[in-house]
Amino acid sequence: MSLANLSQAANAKDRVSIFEMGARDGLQNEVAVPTAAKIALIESLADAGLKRIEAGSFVSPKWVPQMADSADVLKQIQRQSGVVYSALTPNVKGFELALDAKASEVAIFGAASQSFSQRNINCSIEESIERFIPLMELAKKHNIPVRGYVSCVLGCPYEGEIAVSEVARVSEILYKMGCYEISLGDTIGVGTPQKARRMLQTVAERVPVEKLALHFHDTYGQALANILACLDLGVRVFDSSVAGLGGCPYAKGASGNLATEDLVYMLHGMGFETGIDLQKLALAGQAISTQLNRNNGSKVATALLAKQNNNN
Ligand SMILES: CC(C)(COP(=O)([O-])OP(=O)([O-])OC[C@H]1O[C@@H](n2cnc3c(N)ncnc32)[C@H](O)[C@@H]1OP(=O)([O-])[O-])[C@@H](O)C(=O)NCCC(=O)NCCSC(=O)C[C@@](C)(O)CC(=O)[O-]
Repeated sequence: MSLANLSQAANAKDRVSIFEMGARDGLQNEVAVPTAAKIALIESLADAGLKRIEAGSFVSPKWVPQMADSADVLKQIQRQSGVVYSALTPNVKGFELALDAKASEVAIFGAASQSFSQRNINCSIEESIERFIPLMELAKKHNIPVRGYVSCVLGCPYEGEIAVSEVARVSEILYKMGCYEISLGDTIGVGTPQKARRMLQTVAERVPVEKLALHFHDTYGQALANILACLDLGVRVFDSSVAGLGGCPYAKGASGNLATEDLVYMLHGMGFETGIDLQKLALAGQAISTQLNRNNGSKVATALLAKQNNNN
């Protein structure tokens, strides 16, 4: 991106929408997090101004035991009006459980890599699409919005490079099936800015850019740079995870999503509006990091909280 484009993006004064992943993508890799701690996290994220929160997933408890209490989480949280509480659903069984738990919306998750699809949801890309069809029909019947994820858009832990044409193909299929938004996942965080930009441009030829979101894991520390490189293409929805929590159980070694605090700090610095109170968000991230006995993965939160401690 040229400097002129960058300043254009910075002057846009657009509102950016952040989809908070901490309670799902973040905690799906952590063992034995008490249900009460998940609920406290979600409630504190909503208090900090997040309007889109992925609260859990209805997947096989044998595959991902960490998410087995998602129904309890969704049923027990104090909901705020105007906040969407979402859940992952790989099949009809998951959708029915999400419906019963009153998820505001659900997400189906596919991949641009056959090997990842097989390892993550135990079927090929084509079989996954077949499984999604009845789920989409049920969602339509119940008026539940469905988001779509495509994993491995910038690389696969099993296959390495993935063709961007395949990313675009799968994205278009999910969009045409009725997903209101497609989230493009750099599952293992290997992307770099030009590659991310090229991938987004290619997908945007088949799915309108305003229907696309970016979901970048920060394994190689490139996520913010990748987002910056994509902003002037018009994308305005980003997935991130408070305190940089997380990873995927089927992408060993991959770290969490980009920390929400770091994303918000950059966007506010560029003049974008997010509706998020950064101070409250940093405290929410610190609370769950303390609960998990791990270092806070957000540089911004670490700096803000250290400054605050020094001032006290
Ligand atoms: C998809 C399946 C279920 C297929 O798993 P399967 O074994 O092929 O499914 P099955 O239909 O043969 O069922 C096997 C057992 O699972 C049960 N089952 C079946 N479905 C459900 C369900 N929905 N909820 C609860 N239980 C379920 C079913 O009832 C049965 O139970 P049993 O008879 O053995 O007692 C399995 O592979 C699975 O659960 N995978 C989970 C994968 C996962 O959660 N991965 C992490 C999330 S994806 C991600 O992190 C990437 C993302 C989205 O963030 C974007 C990015 O970063 O790239």
